[in-house]
Amino acid sequence: MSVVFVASSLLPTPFGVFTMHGFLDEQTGKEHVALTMGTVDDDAPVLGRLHSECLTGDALFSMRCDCGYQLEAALQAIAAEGRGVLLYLRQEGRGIGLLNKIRAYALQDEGADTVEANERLGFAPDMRDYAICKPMLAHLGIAEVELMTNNPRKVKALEGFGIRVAKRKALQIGLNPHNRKYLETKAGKLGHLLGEIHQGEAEQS
Ligand SMILES: Nc1nc2c(ncn2[C@@H]2O[C@H](COP(=O)(O)OP(=O)(O)OP(=O)(O)O)[C@@H](O)[C@H]2O)c(=O)[nH]1
Ligand SMILES: [Zn+2]
Repeated sequence: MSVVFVASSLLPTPFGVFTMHGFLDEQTGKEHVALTMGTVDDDAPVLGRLHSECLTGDALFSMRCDCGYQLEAALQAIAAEGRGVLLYLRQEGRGIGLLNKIRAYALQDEGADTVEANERLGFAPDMRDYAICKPMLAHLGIAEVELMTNNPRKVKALEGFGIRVAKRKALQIGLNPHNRKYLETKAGKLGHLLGEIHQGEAEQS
């Protein structure tokens, strides 16, 4: 794994001032980012999130998924604790890239679900490899996290390369009529732990 640290700077946000650490994957040319707040290399479990890039949800306000809502909620949670880490991983479209994600969305517009769409395009449902996180967390001095996710694969992946996951914290937010089917497919076919949110949010709305 050839992910190397390149530079750090401050990153002021509406939620607080983070430190941004830039990394380069020399094999793929992908540029990954970690945002940290507070002291994270002191051996106590760090509130953390692995966030896979979603240009449409994170930057373009898409309601087809829950990514933008989760990104904001994770940064807010870290700011509220005054300590934490968010790895922003350039794994657009669960690893198939933006243009293929648009192709997959086109198939979904015609009725396919998110898994079927990937498969029709010749991809596995989820192509992400979390090994890039290992050198990033090592650089930051983080060995144990409380992970904000509904995705058990992320927990398994971290534990697989020696990062302790002291706790999984559900990150269930942003359910709307446009992403209900997407979230149901994630729960039904990809193993995401989302059951309660659907009930909870449906009852509230
Ligand atoms: N291929 C494909 N990717 C999608 C689709 N909708 C969203 N994505 C991508 O799915 C990924 C979602 O990332 P995350 O929110 O970090 O991961 P997650 O597996 O949902 O897990 P948690 O949010 O941690 O519970 C991003 O890379 C999105 O670009 C889709 O319909 N097809
Ligand atoms: Zn998204």
